[in-house]
Amino acid sequence: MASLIHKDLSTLRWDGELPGTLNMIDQTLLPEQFLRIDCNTPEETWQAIKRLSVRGAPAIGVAAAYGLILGVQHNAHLSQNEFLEKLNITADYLAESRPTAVNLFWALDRMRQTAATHADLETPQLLERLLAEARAIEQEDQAMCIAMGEFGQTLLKEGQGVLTHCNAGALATSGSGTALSVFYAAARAGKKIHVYADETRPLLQGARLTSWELQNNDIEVTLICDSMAGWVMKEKRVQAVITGADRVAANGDAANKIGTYSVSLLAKAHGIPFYIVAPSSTFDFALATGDSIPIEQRDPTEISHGCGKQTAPAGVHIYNPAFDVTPAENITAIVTEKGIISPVTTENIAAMLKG
Ligand SMILES: CSC[C@H]1O[C@H](OP(=O)(O)O)[C@H](O)[C@@H]1O
Repeated sequence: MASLIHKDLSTLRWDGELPGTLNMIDQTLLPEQFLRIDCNTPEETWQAIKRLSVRGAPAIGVAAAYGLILGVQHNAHLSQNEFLEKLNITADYLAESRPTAVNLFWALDRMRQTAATHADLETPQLLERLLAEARAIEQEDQAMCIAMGEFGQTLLKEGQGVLTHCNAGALATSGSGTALSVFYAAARAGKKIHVYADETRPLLQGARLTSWELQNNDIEVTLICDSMAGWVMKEKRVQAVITGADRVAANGDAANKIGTYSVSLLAKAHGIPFYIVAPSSTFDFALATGDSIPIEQRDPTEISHGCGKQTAPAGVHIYNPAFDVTPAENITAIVTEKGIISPVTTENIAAMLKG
């Protein structure tokens, strides 16, 4: 299967050795313009995450790990204590970019832990070790994407219609995606799947990114308005729903793009299985349930001035949560890189991921 994305053009990558550059596709410009940009500082990385040039929980984590390297790669002359202080200040800064995707904090904490574990190294060697850890986070993400795709495709049958919400594809990871990786794996297995992509207001990740990504990877896709999800289920066009996630609590409650919760209720009402695909790096075992997942509130102009055109009166009150939380009882199964969790319970999640 010829692929434009995860074969030839990675969503993000570290260019060079040390010093290096974080290079990424600027997803705010897709699908009209394909442009790669360089981030040379943690500040540029912070901005790229905030404005969704790079987006999607796993991709945000990988970007933050490399953004941390950008922040300390010119400080190898510092003493170990000064270097570690600069590292932690930079990690604290990057952690402020977006609050919901736990991969951001997971990746930064893993880098902090690596520094603490190797504090015996001279600073130049410690810097090299940190770059190796960021590369490991990226490579593990790529491997997890493939594994999730292979497990997930066993849930699909030839000829099915599957609805997805937002973009949980190669553009949301450093590999082939989470939810969309299932479609790529199904295609490799010879299964023809037709994807119904919700446009996903207000930032239209489904319209701008998922339909573009699937088109470029030879997967049949039909774009629909978010409000059409129930009707395509009623018309029996859809036999399953697959989405990604930004944070999964210990009991399986899952935060994902706003609108996912509604889709899960529609799926339940139509007796359609609702699957979430998420790597272990998206699980937050510190949270017992989804009630504690922080929900990002974004700029109201994303709603009133979507795509640059004013579509609401000046001064109208606007509520713009970027995510919602789907309760575990609405989720048929969670596909991880270690296997499929069903039923979705605290015990089954722990057995799969902590066992
Ligand atoms: C594989 S994580 C993808 C996940 O991230 C998206 O949010 P955003 O575009 O705001 O980063 C959305 O929730 C996707 O399901």
